[in-house]
Amino acid sequence: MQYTLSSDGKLNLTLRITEKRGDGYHNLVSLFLRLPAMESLTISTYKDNNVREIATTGHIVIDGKNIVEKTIECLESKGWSLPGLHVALAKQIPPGTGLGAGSGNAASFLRWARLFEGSEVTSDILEKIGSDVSFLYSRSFLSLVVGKGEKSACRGPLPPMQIVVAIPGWGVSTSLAYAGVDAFYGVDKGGSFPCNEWTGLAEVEKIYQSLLRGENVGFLPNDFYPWLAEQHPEYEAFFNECESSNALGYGLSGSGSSVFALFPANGKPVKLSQFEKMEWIQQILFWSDDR
Ligand SMILES: C[C@@](CO)(OP(=O)(O)O)[C@H](O)COP(=O)(O)OP(=O)(O)OC[C@H]1O[C@@H](n2ccc(N)nc2=O)[C@H](O)[C@@H]1O
Ligand SMILES: Nc1ncnc2c1ncn2[C@@H]1O[C@H](COP(=O)(O)OP(=O)(O)O)[C@@H](O)[C@H]1O
Repeated sequence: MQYTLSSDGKLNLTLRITEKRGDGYHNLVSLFLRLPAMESLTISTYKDNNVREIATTGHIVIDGKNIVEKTIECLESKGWSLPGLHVALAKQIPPGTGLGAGSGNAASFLRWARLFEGSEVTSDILEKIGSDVSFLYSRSFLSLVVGKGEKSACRGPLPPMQIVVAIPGWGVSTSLAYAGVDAFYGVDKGGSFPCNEWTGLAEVEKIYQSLLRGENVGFLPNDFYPWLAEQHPEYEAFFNECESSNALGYGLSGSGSSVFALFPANGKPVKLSQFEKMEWIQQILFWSDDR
């Protein structure tokens, strides 16, 4: 039997790193927005459970263990008995873009596995696979996420928006980015990140309320940005263009490398050709939420 499912991604509309934890992970305060159906998965089941293949279609190659393979191994270590499987991932988004495409592939596979087996996916499984998997596995469209990514509270929807995501030619490794910001803010030498959990929560609430009212919020805070901007001054031109096109808000997603801009759905149509002159942009994703 063959099953075809869509696989979502995410934007971090805001992202504050509030502290480095004893286990090396970082606590965050981040407003996550779902990017629906960015990629898709085709799962074929076989009676012979020796069949186990994860393949990607298209030009994107995943180095190292595929997160879907990690997900299958995690489920099996928890006693799930899955059938023979061939999983074809129609990848559209390169890794290292801060859009959580890989985490979305894992979440999508878990949704299928839950229904196939009729078993619940527990929070320890989600956390073991990756910090962003919990949000992507949830049903939420918009969530305030804290902890290392595992604690999320659903927030009511924002007014309809047009969302533009620009993917540059470079990628950013998440673990190198966390090491980079630790050094940038000097957190291993007594320094600290710009916000603690309380100031981060107050800030995100203010931004959320402004977006709810349809007000322009300009550049959205992301603690990875000052570190990444030193290596990629190209981002500034994108943000200047967003500001002059009257975007509601714009910023960097996750640890990079993608940048995004939000425009009101009922405003002037976004002129995508304005981004053509930025040759460092390799791919533009666009969603128009016309509810
Ligand atoms: C930065 C964020 C923001 O949403 O997203 P991306 O930019 O990667 O999409 C996340 O925190 C990325 O989460 P995710 O991509 O799932 O990372 P994981 O696989 O759990 O962890 C990869 C590595 O990142 C570091 N890590 C991850 C999450 C976290 N809260 N603190 C960390 O320090 C750890 O060094 C870990 O070994
Ligand atoms: N199916 C997959 N799709 C994308 N990345 C994957 C996948 N499997 C494993 N990875 C690894 O996960 C990391 C990127 O994960 P992803 O959730 O897409 O994050 P990002 O938001 O940083 O692009 C990369 O190190 C990549 O090699």
